[in-house]
Amino acid sequence: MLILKNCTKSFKKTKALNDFSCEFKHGIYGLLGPNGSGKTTMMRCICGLLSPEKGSIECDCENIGYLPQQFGAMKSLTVYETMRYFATLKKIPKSNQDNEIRYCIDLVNLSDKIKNKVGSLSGGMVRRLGIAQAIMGNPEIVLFDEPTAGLDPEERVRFKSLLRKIKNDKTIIISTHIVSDVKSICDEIVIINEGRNVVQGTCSDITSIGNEKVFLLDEEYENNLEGNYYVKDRISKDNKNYIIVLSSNFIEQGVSINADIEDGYLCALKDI
Ligand SMILES: Nc1ncnc2c1ncn2[C@@H]1O[C@H](COP(=O)(O)OP(=O)(O)OP(=O)(O)O)[C@@H](O)[C@H]1O
Repeated sequence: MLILKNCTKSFKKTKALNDFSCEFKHGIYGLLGPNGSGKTTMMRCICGLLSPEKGSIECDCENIGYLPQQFGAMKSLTVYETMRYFATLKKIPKSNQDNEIRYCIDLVNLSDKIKNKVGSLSGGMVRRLGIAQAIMGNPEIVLFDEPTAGLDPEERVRFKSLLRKIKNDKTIIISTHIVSDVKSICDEIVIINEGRNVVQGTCSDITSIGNEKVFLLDEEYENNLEGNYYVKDRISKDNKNYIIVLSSNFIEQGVSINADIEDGYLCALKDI
């Protein structure tokens, strides 16, 4: 169990976290929010790299695994040596280190690179090495800051199955602004904006925020739109231009379409 209560963390005048509260049980949580909304700051506070000036963080576990947004490893070390370094930092007993390292490296599909220098790896491979060090030692809480950034489609799928394999009895938090990344893997989603917890719920809870608020509309009616609305997309079909609009008002000239999770997320963010 991990509980953040009324946490505020400021950098000069910027409140990166602003009275943020959230409760995480076991399961996979997607932390969704736009750039600069406070996701990284929240993760850094949970693992103790930053201290909130107000509020508290309660956690009943000893081990936290963390993949930072910018995972840097020494280029001159091999994959195995890097993992050995992290295993020592994590105080994994020497006798278990080799097994742990090989197990985690295999989970991220880097076994054939185990003797290669980090400097010779591609960006996506370094990311996977970062994921491997985060899960090593079987931590009860794992924080992944944009884990799928730079991963090819096959490796994104592999990451999802890795999550399913390791999720038992863990709290896993995945920060991202890619909505499609979270919908198939997360038990619950937390939407953060300007350092605040906007809403928390299952994927269907979040999707339902957009219900009856999504319309396909001929672009020529755009100037007539009133109230709180947001043009989510522009599409062309049969030489005509259309917009997809999220609107709290019913749009008579438009065709109502089913909301997906991204619509719900945008409605929550834009207060539609
Ligand atoms: N070390 C720092 N010094 C000054 N300002 C910071 C620092 N770290 C974060 N901030 C500011 O705090 C706010 C939240 O930043 P944070 O990195 O937590 O957002 P984020 O949601 O992770 O963004 P992104 O999706 O772009 O990674 C931003 O306005 C950012 O500029």
